[in-house]
Amino acid sequence: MQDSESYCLLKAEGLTKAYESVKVVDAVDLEVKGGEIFGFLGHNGAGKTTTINMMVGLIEPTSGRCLVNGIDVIRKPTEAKKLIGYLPDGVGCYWHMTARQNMKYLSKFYRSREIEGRIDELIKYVGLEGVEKPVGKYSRGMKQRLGLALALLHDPQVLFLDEPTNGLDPEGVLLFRKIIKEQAEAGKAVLLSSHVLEEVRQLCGSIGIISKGKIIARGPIDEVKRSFRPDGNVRVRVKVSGTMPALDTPGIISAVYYVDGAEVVASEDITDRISVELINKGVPVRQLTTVEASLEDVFLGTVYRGV
Ligand SMILES: Nc1ncnc2c1ncn2[C@@H]1O[C@H](COP(=O)(O)OP(=O)(O)OP(=O)(O)O)[C@@H](O)[C@H]1O
Repeated sequence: MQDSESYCLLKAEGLTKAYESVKVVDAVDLEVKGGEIFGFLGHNGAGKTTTINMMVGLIEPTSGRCLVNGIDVIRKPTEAKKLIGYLPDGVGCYWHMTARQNMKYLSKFYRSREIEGRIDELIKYVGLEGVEKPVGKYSRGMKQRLGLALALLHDPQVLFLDEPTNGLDPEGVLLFRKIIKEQAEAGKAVLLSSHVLEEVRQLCGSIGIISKGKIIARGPIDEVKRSFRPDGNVRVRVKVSGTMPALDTPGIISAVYYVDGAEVVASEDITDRISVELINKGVPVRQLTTVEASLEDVFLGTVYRGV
């Protein structure tokens, strides 16, 4: 058997959806391994929910396909759905029933005593213990907690979470983040759609940014940040002991000097050359680093400036 931690449990290949010949999702490729939390980012209307709905088999793609643990979600929907847990943006369930009744009802579809036996444990896990009123009387955050319990009911290998912490109180946010981490640690592949960049930073190893239906940046967060150069230039931060001299290093486009340092904009990574120049000038270097973009820079720069 293959080790789920290194195995690609979720794979989208060329997923495309067109409505009346307008492509709202265009050739999306994604891969999420077991144990990985993948952040799926994009502005409102970028195509996240449509992509997720294709990946979970709720919408048929115009072209392309999605595989969960190698199973095509459209060709083998029943098999695929056993492996998929989905917390949508807006939980659907029976409002006149309690959380337990909703979960019991859903568990019947899996025809498994083991799944039914998980209900109380899951109610406690998502913080709904002791809540016996019908779901119609729930707050938004409580519905969200139930939605997560329903998504986890059959202990799926692949989890799709669309804005999971939306509407939760701070305690609920922390609980959800803990649960998401635990699910990944248990070897599951998690696709997390979120507008909360701090949450993405805390939870995700890799991200994909979608804009106008296309993936415009993808990969491990650090790599995406490192390779992000909105104007094609590199920023270098220098600190020295003593007084910072003016730099003659080739490649410098502009520099702002202060007493013991400088912020340099260069056409390429010139940290080695600056180091040599400062050594030659007899100035001890305290810090010499390229300045990495923040996740906010990357998101705003790619999505809104079309980089
Ligand atoms: N059934 C449909 N018919 C026509 N256009 C649609 C349909 N469903 C979605 N769209 C369009 O597809 C685009 C992507 O929508 P989608 O809901 O996937 O975006 P999103 O990234 O999830 O946005 P948000 O962050 O606001 O939830 C939007 O322009 C939307 O209007």
